Amino acid sequence: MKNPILIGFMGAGKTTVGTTLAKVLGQPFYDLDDAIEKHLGQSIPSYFNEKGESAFRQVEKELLARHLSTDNVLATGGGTACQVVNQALLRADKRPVVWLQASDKTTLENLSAEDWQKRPILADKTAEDLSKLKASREVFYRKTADIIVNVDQKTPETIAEEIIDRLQNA
Ligand SMILES: Nc1ncnc2c1ncn2[C@@H]1O[C@H](COP(=O)(O)OP(=O)(O)O)[C@@H](O)[C@H]1O
Ligand SMILES: O=C(O)C1=C[C@@H](OP(=O)(O)O)[C@@H](O)[C@H](O)C1
Ligand SMILES: [Mg+2]
Repeated sequence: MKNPILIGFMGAGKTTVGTTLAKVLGQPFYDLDDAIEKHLGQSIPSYFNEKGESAFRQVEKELLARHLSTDNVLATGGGTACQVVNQALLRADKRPVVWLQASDKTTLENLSAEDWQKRPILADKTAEDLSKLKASREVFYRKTADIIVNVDQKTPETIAEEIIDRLQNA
């Protein structure tokens, strides 16, 4: 089984589940957002504030492209798979792409006030805005994913086991 790439909306648990999954598999874990922050030497909100979203997307694309030939468990950011150029990169990778699909309710429950603040895309957004943005992005996730795993009312451990089961039986 090849190590998967996790995609999906903010708060679905890509970072959390990816960490658990890598531990269970005994494989290295790479979180694209962590790599971006290390590369920039600053937090994502601070970079967004200074340079804006399109500069962030450029760095995101470069680090994704640089990382793709490795074999880690990879967690992307919520917007990564929604950029056409990144979709092509993800589809060309040999790793299976797994969409962690969460309901609006789960997404809102998962995102604490602190989580909300760490995500500049959500600044000044209401729950209704989030729901609309999420719906508009789902078409990209569906197009990019090899498999879809629903995360509602499941622990990270259960989700990790389900991903392994699904990939082993794919
Ligand atoms: N299955 C889960 N059950 C409960 N809380 C979760 C679950 N997955 C993620 N969380 C919580 O939701 C928040 C966002 O998780 P995170 O892994 O950062 O999501 P993403 O990387 O998809 O944006 C974190 O506070 C995390 O602890
Ligand atoms: O959805 C987005 O556009 C973003 C999601 C974030 O990652 P998470 O999905 O891990 O929160 C991070 O990449 C950045 O704040 C932009
Ligand atoms: Mg994350």
